[in-house]
Amino acid sequence: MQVDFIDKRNWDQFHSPRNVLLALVGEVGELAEIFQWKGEVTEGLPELTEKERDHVGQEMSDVLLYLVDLANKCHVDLPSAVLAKMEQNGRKYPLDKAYGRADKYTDL
Ligand SMILES: Nc1ccn([C@H]2C[C@H](O)[C@@H](COP(=O)(O)OP(=O)(O)OP(=O)(O)O)O2)c(=O)n1
Repeated sequence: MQVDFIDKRNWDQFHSPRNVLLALVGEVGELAEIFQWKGEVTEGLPELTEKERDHVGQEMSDVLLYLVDLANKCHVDLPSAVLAKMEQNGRKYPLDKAYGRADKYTDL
């Protein structure tokens, strides 16, 4: 879908890995900006307005779209990489050591 969007606009020439990474970081910044100076917010974001919550979804979408684009440009199979990473996380943070603790695995 994103590949088709880019192809139809003849934008592939601009979407080098570096450029897409910079675009991704920019969108993460835009997402962070919504939370900026607000103080702590809780699950479901009841402290934000409806418009702000909608904006959060939009910026998250931009981040995801650029991340998927970046994975393609880097020839990373993202679904496989995510599954492998989750397995690695499970090994680094075994239940018996990590349960109820937020410490880094090196400090468990
Ligand atoms: N060269 C580009 C420009 C845009 N997009 C797509 C990916 C993002 O989903 C979205 C980003 O568009 P904008 O740069 O206009 O950013 P915003 O949508 O965040 O707009 P604004 O900066 O006004 O909030 O469009 C893209 O793939 N390649």
